[in-house]
Amino acid sequence: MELNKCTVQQPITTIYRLHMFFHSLIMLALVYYRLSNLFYFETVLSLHALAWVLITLGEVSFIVKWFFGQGTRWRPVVRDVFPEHITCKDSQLPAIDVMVFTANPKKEPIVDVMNTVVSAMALDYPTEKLAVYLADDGGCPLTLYAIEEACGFAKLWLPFCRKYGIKTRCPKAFFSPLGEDDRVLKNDDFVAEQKEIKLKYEEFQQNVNSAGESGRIKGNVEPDRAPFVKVINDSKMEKEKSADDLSKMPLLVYVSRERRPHRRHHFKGGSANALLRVSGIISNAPYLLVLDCDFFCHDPISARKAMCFHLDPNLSPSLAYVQFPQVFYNVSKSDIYDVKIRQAYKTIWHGMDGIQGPVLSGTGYFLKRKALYTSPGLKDESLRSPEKHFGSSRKFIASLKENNGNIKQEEVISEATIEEARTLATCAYEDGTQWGEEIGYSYNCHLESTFTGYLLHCKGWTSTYLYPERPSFLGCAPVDMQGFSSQLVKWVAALTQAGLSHLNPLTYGMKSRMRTVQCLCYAYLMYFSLYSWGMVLHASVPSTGLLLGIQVYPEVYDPWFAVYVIAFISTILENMSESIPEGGSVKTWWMEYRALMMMGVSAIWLGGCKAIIEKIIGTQGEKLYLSDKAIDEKKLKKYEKGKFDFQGIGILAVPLITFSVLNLIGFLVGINQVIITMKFGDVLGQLLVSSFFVFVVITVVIDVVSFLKVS
Ligand SMILES: O=c1ccn([C@@H]2O[C@H](COP(=O)(O)OP(=O)(O)O[C@H]3O[C@H](CO)[C@@H](O)[C@H](O)[C@H]3O)[C@@H](O)[C@H]2O)c(=O)[nH]1
Ligand SMILES: [Mn+2]
Repeated sequence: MELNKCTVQQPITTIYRLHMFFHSLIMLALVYYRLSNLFYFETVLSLHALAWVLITLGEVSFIVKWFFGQGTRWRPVVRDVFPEHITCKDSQLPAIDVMVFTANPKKEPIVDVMNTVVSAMALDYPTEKLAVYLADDGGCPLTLYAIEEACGFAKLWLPFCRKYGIKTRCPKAFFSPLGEDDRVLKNDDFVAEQKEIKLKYEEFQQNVNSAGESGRIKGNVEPDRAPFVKVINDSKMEKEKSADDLSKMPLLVYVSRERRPHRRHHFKGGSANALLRVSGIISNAPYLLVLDCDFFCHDPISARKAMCFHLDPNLSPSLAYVQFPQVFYNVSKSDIYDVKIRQAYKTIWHGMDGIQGPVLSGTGYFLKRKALYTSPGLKDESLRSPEKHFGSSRKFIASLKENNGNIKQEEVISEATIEEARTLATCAYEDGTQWGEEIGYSYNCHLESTFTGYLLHCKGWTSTYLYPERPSFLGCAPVDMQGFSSQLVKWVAALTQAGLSHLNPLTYGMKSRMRTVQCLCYAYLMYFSLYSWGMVLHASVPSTGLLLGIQVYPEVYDPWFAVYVIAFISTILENMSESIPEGGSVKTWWMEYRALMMMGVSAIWLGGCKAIIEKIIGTQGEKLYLSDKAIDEKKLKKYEKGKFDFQGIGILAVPLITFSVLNLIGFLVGINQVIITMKFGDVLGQLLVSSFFVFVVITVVIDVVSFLKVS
C-alpha cells in the first residue's frame, strides 16, 4: 500500500504555464521598445537619456526576477501521507534524534524553550527510538536547571498525554486557546488530572522564573566557557525500573559546546555541527528532527508522517529531508507585514517540491544524518581518509560506519562516552577538518540551513514538502516592523551573499547535479534583492521625472502605452493568482503586496546592499541578529489590529520617507502641470506609477494615525 501520494496542482499549473507564455511575449515586447528607443537619443549624456537608462534597468530587474520566478511555478505539487499504511512494527521504525537549538535566554524565554523540548519528548514515536538534545549556545546555567525541571514535569506530562490521547503536546499551547479542543471534558478523572497537571506546570514555571529572578541561578549567556554535556534522562536507567508503556521517557541530553571569545563559532551552524558529533556517539539515530527553540511540536504523529517518505523505497535512496512549513501561531488576520511569508511556504516550496524539493527552512524538518556526510549513489570518498574529514575521534568515526544508526540501548551511557562527547564539542576539534565545508552544516553562509539544503540539492539529494492541515510545528513570528525587518535584512543579506559567491546557482549550481529548473528557483531566492533595485528605481525615476519635466513612458495615444498597461495588469494578476486561491481575498493580497512594496524599498534593498558592500570590501559581518521571541503584549495588540509600528526601524526609515515624499511631491507637481497645460497624455504613465506609491503611503499613514487617536 502506498505511503504517500504526490499530485500536481491543477488547474493552477496549466494557468501558470499559459500565463508564462503570454507574459513572456509582453516582456519581450517591452525589451524591444526600450532598446529600440534608447538608440534615438542624440546624446547619452542628457538627463533624459539617464532617466531612460535607469527605468530600463528597473524594468530589466523585474523581468529577470520574473524569469527566475517561473521555476517556482513550473510544477507545483501537493503531497499526502498515510501513516496508517506503515507496516513495520514500532520496534523496527528508524530512530530519530531531535535537536533543539537555543542561544540567548534574554531573547528566547527559557520556559518557552522548555515547552519545545517537552513537546518533542512527547512525540508519538517509540520512546526507545527517540532522543531529544538541547543545544544551548548560551551555556546558561539557568537553562540547564530548567531542563532538569522540565524533565521532571515531563514525567507527569507524557503519561497524561498518552492516557488521554492529547494532541496538543506542548504544555503552554495546551493551556492556551490552541488546546481548546483537547481540553473538552473526557471524564471525571480527566478533569481532576488536568487540574493537577496544570498546577504542576505552573509550579515548574514558577521554579524556573524565581530561580532566575532571585539570582540564585545565573541566567546569563556565558561567552567564554568549556564544553558541557549532561544526560538529563537516560531511558536505559529507566528500563531497569521497569517503566510501563504510559510513563516511558525518551533520552534527554543537554549540550553546550565550547565557546571562546577569540574563536569563530559560526552561529547555529557551528552549534549544529557540534551536536551532530555529540549525538553521533550517544544515540546516532539515522534521522534528525531539527527545531528552533520557538518551534514546538503541535502534531504528535509528525514523525510517523515524515517516515512515510523516508521509508518509501522509491523516494528514500535520494531523499535527504522532509520539510514541514513554518506556521506561526501569532499571525493576525490582516498580517500587515506579511510575517507569515506566505509566498515561501504556500507557493515557492510547493513549486520546488515538484522539481527537486523545497528549501531547507531551518526548523521543522526530518533530515537523514548521512546526507550531511555523503552524496547519494556515490562511493563514499570521505570514509577513505576519515580523520581528514571528520576529525580524530575514533568513536565518532566508528559511529559513521554503524549500520544505519543502531541506537545503543544496551548499555547505560558511560562516563567515557560523555568525556568523548565533550572533546567533540570543543572549538579545536574542527581544526584541520572538513566540518563546515564538505561535512555537516555549511559555514559559507549565515543562512546555514538554506545554504546547506542548497548544497544537498547540488549533490543530487532530493527533499519533499508536507503541508498538513493541522500544523505539525508552530512557532512565533515577530510582530512589528523592526522585528520583521531585521529578520529580512539578515536573510536577504545572507542569500545575496550566497548568490554572489562562487557557489552561486547560475554557475556552480548549473554545473552540479542540481536540476536546471531547481537552479532557477534558487536563483530567484538568492537574487531576490535584485528585484528591490527595480522597485527603488520605480519609486524614484518616474517621480523625479515629473519634477524635472522628463518623460519616461510612452504617451497615452501611443499603442506602446497599452503594452505597459497590459504588463502591469498581467503582473498583478500573476501575483493575485498565488495569494487568492490560498484561502485569501483581494484584501489579503493587498496586505501582502503592500508589505512587499514597503520591504522592497527598505529591508530587502538594504539587505542586498549590505551583501554587495561586504563583497566589495571583502568582509562578512560577524554579528547576527537573533530574532526576538519574547513578544511584547502592546506590540502584539497593535499588530493584531492591523496598525503599523515603526518604532526602532532606524536607518530603514530613510528610504521609506524619502520615496514617500518624492512621490507625493512628484505627483502634485505632475497634477499641477496637467491643470496648467490641460494636457495629460505625456505624463499619465508617470502619474499612475507615482499615484500607486502615494496610495500605498496614504493607506499606511491612515493606519498609523487612526491608531494614535484611539490609543
Ligand atoms: O549563534 C546562534 C544563533 C542562533 N541559534 C539558534 O538558531 C535558531 C534560529 O535563530 P533565529 O534568530 O530564531 O533565526 P530566525 O531568523 O528566526 O530563523 C531562520 O533563520 C535562521 C538563520 O539565520 C535559521 O537558522 C533558522 O532555523 C530559521 O528559522 C534559534 O533557535 C537560535 O537559538 C544558535 O543556536 N546559535
Ligand atoms: Mn526564529
